[in-house]
Amino acid sequence: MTEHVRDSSGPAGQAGPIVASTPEHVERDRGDRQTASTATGLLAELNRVGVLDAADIHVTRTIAAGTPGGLPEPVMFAAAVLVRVVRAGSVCLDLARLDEILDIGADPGVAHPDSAEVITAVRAHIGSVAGQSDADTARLRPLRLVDTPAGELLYFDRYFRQELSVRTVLTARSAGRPLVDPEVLRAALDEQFPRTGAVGEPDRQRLAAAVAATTWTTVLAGGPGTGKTFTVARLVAVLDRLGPHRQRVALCAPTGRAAANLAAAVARESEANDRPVAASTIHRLLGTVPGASNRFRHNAANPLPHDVVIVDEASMMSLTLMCRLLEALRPSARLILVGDPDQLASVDAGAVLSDMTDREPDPHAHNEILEAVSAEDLAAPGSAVEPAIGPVEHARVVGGVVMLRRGRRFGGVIAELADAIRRGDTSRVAAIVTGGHSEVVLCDPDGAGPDGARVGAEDPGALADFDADVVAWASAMIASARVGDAPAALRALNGHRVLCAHRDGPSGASWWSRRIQQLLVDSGFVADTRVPYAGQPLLLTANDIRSATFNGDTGVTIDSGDHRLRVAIERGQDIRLIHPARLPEAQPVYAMTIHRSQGSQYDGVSVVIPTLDSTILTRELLYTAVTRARHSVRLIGSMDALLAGVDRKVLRASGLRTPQDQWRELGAASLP
Ligand SMILES: Nc1ncnc2c1ncn2[C@@H]1O[C@H](COP(=O)(O)OP(=O)(O)OP(=O)(O)O)[C@@H](O)[C@H]1O
Repeated sequence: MTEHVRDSSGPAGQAGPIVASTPEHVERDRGDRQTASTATGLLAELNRVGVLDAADIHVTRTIAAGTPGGLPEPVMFAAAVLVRVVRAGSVCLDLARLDEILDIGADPGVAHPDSAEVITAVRAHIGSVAGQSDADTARLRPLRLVDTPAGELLYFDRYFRQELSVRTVLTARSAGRPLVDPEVLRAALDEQFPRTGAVGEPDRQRLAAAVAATTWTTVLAGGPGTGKTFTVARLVAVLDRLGPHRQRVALCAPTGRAAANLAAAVARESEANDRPVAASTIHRLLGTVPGASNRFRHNAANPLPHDVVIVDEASMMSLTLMCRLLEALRPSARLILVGDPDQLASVDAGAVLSDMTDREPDPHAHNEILEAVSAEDLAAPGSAVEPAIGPVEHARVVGGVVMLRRGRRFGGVIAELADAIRRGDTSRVAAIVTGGHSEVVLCDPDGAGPDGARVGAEDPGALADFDADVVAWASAMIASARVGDAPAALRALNGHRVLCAHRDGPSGASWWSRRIQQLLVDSGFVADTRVPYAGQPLLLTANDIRSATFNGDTGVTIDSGDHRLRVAIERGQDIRLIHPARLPEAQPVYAMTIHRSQGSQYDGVSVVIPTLDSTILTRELLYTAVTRARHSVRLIGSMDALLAGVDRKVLRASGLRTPQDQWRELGAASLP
């Protein structure tokens, strides 16, 4: 199944196919798709043509079995497709796109209800159970139908309620503003963000701090190295100046590793401040309840005590987690969401950060204090690196969203490539990769096959540069590790990374890891890569509170004297040396998935582009991979596959982009 649909909802209405991308961890290759042996009728047909997995059918049947009277066939069909799109990250099913999502129009054997028939059947079903008590609503009415100007959206009750809750809290928070003294704010901004840029350039970092001071909910968006952490450290100092007391600030992130990195980065950027910096996972901040993964100690009845909650890597937050966090905030607590909305989103349903950055701003909204203290930035004529703030961006800023675009860590061709991928500009991408730049190369050992075939072992010579880079990477790590030089070994570790879309399969990280290990053995650097050795790169796959190491951390084994091996792991400015026995979940990492690499950067990356039929080959995947590189990018695969990926946007349907007054539930007796 290819799952292309036209993208009419993207930013600025960019056209281009979008794909119901399947998260890497649940991706199954077409040939491996399980057959639902007990399925019959339409669902069995949809399983046969690869639209539905056995698990989708199983979940649908469980829902139907739990609904008194069962579900009529068209509703059952819609529920099954809804299960499938939710598994791929959507919050709801956009019924206007049903045909495109199914993409089985060419298969005469599969006749399915169209969206009008589904809408009628779902409405009739909802009508048949309307008037029941709310306590029974979810069981009796597992589906919810919502009308928007762009068409009907079908939800499971659970995500409907969560989205409604997120929408309600965000709307209430945007109805008021913190009380601040404009003169005190202006002085604090001048102190923390002195004007150092070229005259006439807007300072979007200062603007972000002004937004955070004058708005309850702020989104600080930007790619890697655009100065988000720099801004966060200084905006906390600005908020502290606003009084009457020092702010109680919570720093958090969706994963332990992201939280630890945030704490280290903020500590580095706030050297002048005497504030102790600690960060935790969002789950920990909310207070986990044993045995309940989505219920927390802090909630609407027992809100968090903080004045400011700052979430980094917020693009990885699912709808469920965002809902729980928003419910647990006091209305008078500032929320600052920091992240890169163009990156791969959470593997669970929802991409709230990109919904918040992409939704249409209200052109009539005003924030008098913000507009007064930031008048110079809002009116600045701009330059090539910091363009002027136009009316749409102005409205977005007033709505609480600031986008940092100026790369402060890397620039040049890689930044241009990342930007072209983000915009879906295939001709620019093609021009850059064929432009003879040393920073960006495309390596296609198979020759550009029409099916975008992945590199294979057919032409080993074509990978000669790649092989040389990998051997140089490993040998530098080994040389430093053998003499116990942890800083140099870690520098070497982060010098290069092989990134793959898939974990398994012919273009997966496992296949490439085996290839690289063989290369190291063949070139005589390592006798046996299965035995721990000084210079072995490691990936941690579990959190360990005692050693303060996290799932996704990478390290390198070093000889700490007398042939005693220790694992060196970098955390901010510190290097930790840990006995390997304390890291039982560590595994050698010669290649890793792009999902895993989020939040890290390397000097050079080699990105293995998957084949055209991979449902995870998307713009977001390629953008995430390319932005991991500081100095060089090697793309391994065909031009066809690269451009097809750039042209596909992940389909993540959600109702959050639709304004409150245009989102209306259909067929319900009352909203819960
Ligand atoms: N206005 C500025 N003036 C000077 N240096 C800056 C400024 N903003 C950021 N930097 C520097 O640029 C580098 C990247 O900034 P920072 O780490 O804040 O980016 P980031 O967006 O948080 O990146 P990532 O998402 O990769 O963590 C840092 O070294 C930071 O000190």
